[in-house]
Amino acid sequence: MERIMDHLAHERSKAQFSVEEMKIIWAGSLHAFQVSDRIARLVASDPGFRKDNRAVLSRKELFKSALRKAAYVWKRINELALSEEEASWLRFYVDELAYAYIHWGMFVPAIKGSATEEQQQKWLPLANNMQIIGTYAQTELGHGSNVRGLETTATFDQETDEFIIHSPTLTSSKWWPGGLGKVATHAVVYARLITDGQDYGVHGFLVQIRSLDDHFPLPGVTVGDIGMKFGSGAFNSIDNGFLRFNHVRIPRNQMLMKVSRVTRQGKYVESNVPKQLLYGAMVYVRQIIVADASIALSRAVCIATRYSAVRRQFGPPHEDENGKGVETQVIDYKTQQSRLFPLLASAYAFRFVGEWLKWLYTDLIQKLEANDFSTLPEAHACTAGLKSLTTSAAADGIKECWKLCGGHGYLSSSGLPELYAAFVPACTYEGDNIVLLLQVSRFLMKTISQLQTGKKPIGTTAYMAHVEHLIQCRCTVQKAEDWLNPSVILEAFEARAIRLSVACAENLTKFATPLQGFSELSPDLVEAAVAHCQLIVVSKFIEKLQQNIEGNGVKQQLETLCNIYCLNLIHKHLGDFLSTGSISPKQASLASDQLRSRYSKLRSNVIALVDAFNYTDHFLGSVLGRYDGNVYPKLYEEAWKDPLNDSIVPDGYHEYIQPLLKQQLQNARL
Ligand SMILES: CCCCCCCCCCC/C=C/C(=O)SCCNC(=O)CCNC(=O)[C@H](O)C(C)(C)COP(=O)(O)OP(=O)(O)OC[C@H]1O[C@@H](n2cnc3c(N)ncnc32)[C@H](O)[C@@H]1OP(=O)(O)O
Ligand SMILES: Cc1cc2nc3c(=O)[nH]c(=O)nc-3n(C[C@H](O)[C@H](O)[C@H](O)COP(=O)(O)OP(=O)(O)OC[C@H]3O[C@@H](n4cnc5c(N)ncnc54)[C@H](O)[C@@H]3O)c2cc1C
Repeated sequence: MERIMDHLAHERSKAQFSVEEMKIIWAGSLHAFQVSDRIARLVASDPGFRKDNRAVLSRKELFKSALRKAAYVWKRINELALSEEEASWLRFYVDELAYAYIHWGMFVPAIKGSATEEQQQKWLPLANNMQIIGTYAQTELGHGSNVRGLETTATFDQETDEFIIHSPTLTSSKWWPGGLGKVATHAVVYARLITDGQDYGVHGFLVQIRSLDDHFPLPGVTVGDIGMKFGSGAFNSIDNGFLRFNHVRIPRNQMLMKVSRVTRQGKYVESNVPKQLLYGAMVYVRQIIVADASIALSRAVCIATRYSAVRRQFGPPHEDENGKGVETQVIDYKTQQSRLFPLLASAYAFRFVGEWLKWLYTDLIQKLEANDFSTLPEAHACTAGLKSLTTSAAADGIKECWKLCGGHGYLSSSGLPELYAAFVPACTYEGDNIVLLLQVSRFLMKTISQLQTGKKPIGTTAYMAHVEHLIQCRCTVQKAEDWLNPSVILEAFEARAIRLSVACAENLTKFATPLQGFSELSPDLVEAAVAHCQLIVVSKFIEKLQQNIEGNGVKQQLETLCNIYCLNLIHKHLGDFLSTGSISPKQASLASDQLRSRYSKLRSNVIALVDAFNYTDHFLGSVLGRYDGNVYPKLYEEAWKDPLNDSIVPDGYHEYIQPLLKQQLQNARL
C-alpha cells in the first residue's frame, strides 16, 4: 500500500512545471480557481452530498436521493448566501443530475432569451426563487431534430383571449424533457401557433402543468416519466418525461413574445429581431455543453492517467525509487501513451475552445442587446459545430479511458461506466451531432458562395478569404522539427478544411437542385464541417499560447499538448490531409515521428497535468483515479460494500442453489 502511494508522489516530483499555476490556467483565472476550489472542498466535506452509493440504488431511491440533494443544495445556497457564481459551482460539484439542470440551464435561459421585458419581470423572480420549477418541452415522440415538424398546437381563441394548447396525435406528445415526468410545475412548450386559421410555425409558450398546491397535473394535462435510460445511475436520477395536452387554455400573454406576438385581435406581428432567436436557448446550452465536454473528458483522463501510473504489468523488473524490483508501469507502454496522451491534450484543447466560445457567446449577447444580429449565424455555426465535435470526441474518449484501465475500468467503482452513461447522450441532446454538423456545412457552403460576390468572410471563416493561396499552397515541412511551427500546422489545417469545403461546393453544382445535392453529398459535407471545426479548436489552442502565460514551465507543457493535439488529428485524418494534397506522405511520416517524440517529452508531466484539473476525490468518484494512488486496498474495500456481500450465504441459496445441488448429488448417487 505504501509503495503505491509513494509511487504517485514520485510521479509528481518529476513534473517540470508549476502545477499551481497550471490550475489557474485550467480554471480560466485566479478568481475562478479560488471560487471553484473553495466550493469543491465544501461539497466534498459535506456528508449530505455523498454519492458513492449511487450504483446500488433502485430507480426510485436514486430519483428520491437526487430530489433530496437538490433541495439540500438550495438550502445550502440560501444558508451560505452564495452568489450566482458560487451557487452554480455548488450544483456542478454535487454532480447529481436532477431537475435543477433543466430549470437553470434551459427554462430560465429560454425565458431570458424569448420573453419580453414585461414577461421576464413576471416570470424570472418566480423561477429564480424556486417558487416554480420549469422544464424545456420542445422534443416530441415523433420529432426532435426537425423542430419545424413539431405537431403540438397553440390555437388563439379571440373570444377568451387565450391560447389552446393541444396534442393532436400520439406523436405530438412531448417526450424527453428533463424534470418533466414527476417534478416540473411549469414548462416552456414549443407549439405551432395558429391564429385566424393560419399556421405561423413553432413558437414558445409558458404553460403551467401541475398544481402549486398538491402537485397534481392540471386539467387536460397528462404527464409521466418515459422510463429507464442507459446505464445504472447516470440519467436515471432525472425524470425525463412525456406530456400530452387536451385543449389546455393559457392566457395570451404566456406566449413568449420577444420575437413575435399575437395582438388582442388575433393578429400575428413580427418584431425586428430574427426569428432564429426563438432557438436562442439552444445556442446558449450548446456553448455550455462544450465546456461540459472538456470536464467529462478530463475526469476520465485523470482517472485513466493516475491508474496507468499505478498499474504494472509485465516487463523486465525495473528498480523503483526505493531500489525494489518492480514490473513496468502500463503508462510506459507506447501504445498506452498513444491512446491516452492525445485524450489529455484534447481535454486541454476543449477547455480553451470552450473558454473562447463563452467569449463569443457573451459578445453575441451584447451585440443582440444593441440590435446587431450580424454575428448570429456564426455563433450558431460555432456552437452547433463545436458542441458536435467535442461531445463526440469526449464520449469516445471516456470509453477509451475505461478500456485503458483494463478490467477494473469496467467496475462501477472506477467511476467510468457511469461517467460514460451520463455523458454519451450529449451526442444527441441539444441537437443530434450529425444534424448539427450539417448546419455547419450549410453555413460553410453559404460563406463560399458569398466569396464570389466579394463579401469578406469574418471570424472563424476569415481564412477563406485566402482561398486562392490555400487551394494551391504546399506544406513546407522538411524535417520532423518543422511540425513544431504553429504557422505550418495552421496552414495545413486551413488547406485541408478549405479544400474539402470547396470540393463540396463544386460537387453541389452538379446536381439538379441544391436540396438534392445536399442530400447526396451529406457525408462529404459532414467531413468538411468536421475539418472546419477541428481547425477552430487548433487555432484557438495556438491563440491561447500566444497569450501571456505565467508560471514555471507552464507554457512549454501547453505547447507540447498543443503539438500532440494537432499531430494526432493529422494522424487520425491522414486520408483527408493526403487526398487534398495538404501534406505529402513523407510529411505525414515526419508528423508521426514528431508525435512520438512529443509523447516522450510529456511523459514525466502527465500526473501533474491531470492534478492541474484540481478534481477532488469526491468529484472524481473513482477508486482508480484516487489522488493518492491507493488503488488496490480501496478496490478491495469497495468490493466488500456491495449488497451481495451483506450476507455470507446469498439470498436465494435455499430456494435455488441448495435444491439444485442436492438434486444433482442425488442423481449422481443413483
Ligand atoms: C457529465 C456531464 C453532464 C452534463 C449534464 C447537462 C445536463 C443535460 C441537459 C440536457 C438537456 C437537453 C435538452 C434538449 O435536448 S432541448 C431540445 C434540443 N433540440 C434540438 O437541438 C433540435 C435540433 N434541431 C435544430 O436545432 C433545428 O431545428 C435545426 C437547426 C436542425 C433546423 O434545421 P432547418 O433546416 O429546419 O432550419 P430552420 O429553417 O429551422 O433554420 C433556418 C435558419 O436558421 C438558422 N438556425 C437554425 N438554428 C439556429 C439557432 N439555434 N440559432 C441561430 N440560427 C439558427 C439556420 O442556420 C438557417 O439559417 P440560414 O437560413 O441562414 O441558412
Ligand atoms: C438524455 C436526453 C435528455 C434530453 N432532454 C431534453 C429536454 O430537456 N427537452 C427537450 O425538448 N428534448 C430533450 N431531449 C431530446 C433531444 O433534444 C433529441 O433527442 C435530439 O434533438 C435528437 O432528436 P431525435 O431524438 O428526434 O433524433 P432523430 O432526429 O430522430 O435522429 C435519429 C437519427 O437520424 C439522423 N438524422 C435525423 N435527421 C437527419 C438529417 N436531416 N440528415 C441526416 N441524418 C439525420 C440522426 O443523425 C440520427 O442518427 C433529450 C434527449 C436525451 C437523450
